[in-house]
Amino acid sequence: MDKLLIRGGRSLQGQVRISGAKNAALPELCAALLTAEPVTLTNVPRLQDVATMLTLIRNMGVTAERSEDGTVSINAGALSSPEAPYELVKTMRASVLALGPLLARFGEATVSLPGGCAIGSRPVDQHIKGLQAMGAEIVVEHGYMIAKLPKGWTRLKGCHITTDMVTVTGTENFLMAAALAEGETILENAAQEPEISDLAEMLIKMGAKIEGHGTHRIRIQGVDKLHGCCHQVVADRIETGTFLCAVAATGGDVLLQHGRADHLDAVIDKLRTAGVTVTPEADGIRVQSAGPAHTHLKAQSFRTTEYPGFPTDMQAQFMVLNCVAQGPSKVTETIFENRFMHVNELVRLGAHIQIDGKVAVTEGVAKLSGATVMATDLRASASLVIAGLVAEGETVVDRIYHLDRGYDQMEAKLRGIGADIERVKA
Ligand SMILES: CC(=O)N[C@H]1[C@@H](OP(=O)(O)OP(=O)(O)OC[C@H]2O[C@@H](n3ccc(=O)[nH]c3=O)[C@H](O)[C@@H]2O)O[C@H](CO)[C@@H](O)[C@@H]1O
Ligand SMILES: C=C(OP(=O)(O)O)C(=O)O
Repeated sequence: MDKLLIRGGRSLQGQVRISGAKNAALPELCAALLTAEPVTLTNVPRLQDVATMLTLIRNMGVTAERSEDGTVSINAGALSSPEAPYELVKTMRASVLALGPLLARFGEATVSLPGGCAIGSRPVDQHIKGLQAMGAEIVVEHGYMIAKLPKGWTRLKGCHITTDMVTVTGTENFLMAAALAEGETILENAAQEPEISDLAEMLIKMGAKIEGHGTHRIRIQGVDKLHGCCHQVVADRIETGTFLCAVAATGGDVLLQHGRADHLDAVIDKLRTAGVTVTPEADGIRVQSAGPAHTHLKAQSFRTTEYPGFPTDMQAQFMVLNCVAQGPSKVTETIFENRFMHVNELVRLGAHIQIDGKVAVTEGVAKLSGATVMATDLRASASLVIAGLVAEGETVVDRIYHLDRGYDQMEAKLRGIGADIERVKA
């Protein structure tokens, strides 16, 4: 297993190019299953989840080629099997996104229930309930969701879907299924994340009729057929936010090229209140922090909620900043029931954090000291990297396969702006 070796204490200076969003690229690769015509995605990030998704769709008989510049060309003209086997989906929950498109275009799908996830139980009951409301017959057997259209049906039927809670991939599955369904679908309580809007924009280029994306109520008028398109994956707001927190914590002056400030209002607002200078520029965001966080930044309390609230995927990274800023803060995690696994590792580096249920209370310290720590999930890994950049001495972050799942060459990007960080190959 690869590790990261970080020697902390350097400020960060220069420019970083923000990659395409993992959470947009994954549903968009699945959206290519909705048409027999070629689809080209550009700005696709180079990360493990994308590689897994490419393997998954190739295994269905789809042609998918990726080039060095981040372009992926997909042709789902012929499909040998509408199946997502456990072996291929166990490391990536987003594989559930194959269910809606396969069912909508081929009338059947067999998709493994995603494997267990460290951050919470993450059931997929809402996905199943919504697709059943569109007429799909779905049974869960031997760890698989086996879905098909009722006898005599050629398409799903549009309907009104109100989910019990706001679900990002659930909304994406319904959007893709409804695009090819018969009649109108209305999604109430829809997720509003920028990745949903990006997927909707791609589907509209493919000929889908969608209104209201980016709001809680999305209206989709199903069409008979979708065609090919070329679509650029939106910038990754979580990668952007991770670099914002890294620069804020270490001190420095960095331009995050292609970063979208308009997708990060809640995080940027907290950073500014803490004392960080964040300036939207023509094609990116500039972040300036006058020195190590403890010298001038104030810790900030926040509560994770659905977009446009503070993203759960930024909770761990901002918590590190709180750990090394001045004063107390209270972080409340409302989306996932087990998303504080970075806390014990941060404590091993010298952070002062106490957990009480959904709340983590931190008291800023002047310094962290390097140690060997273990990554437990994707954003926990990112938080440990930021902590390592701040800590005195050497930090080794183990089990970084979690990080590789969702960050495009993180250590190379950090090295490019002055961090002392290297990958130690297993
Ligand atoms: C690939 C992708 O885009 N992943 C993101 C997506 O995950 P994902 O789409 O899996 O997360 P959801 O928005 O669905 O989950 C929100 C909450 O609803 C619950 N729930 C969800 C569906 C369901 O059928 N039943 C159910 O109970 C979940 O357990 C969780 O507590 O949104 C999360 C919340 O912003 C992010 O952290 C993930 O990075
Ligand atoms: C939880 C995340 O991703 P996933 O839904 O793919 O597990 C994440 O991106 O932080």
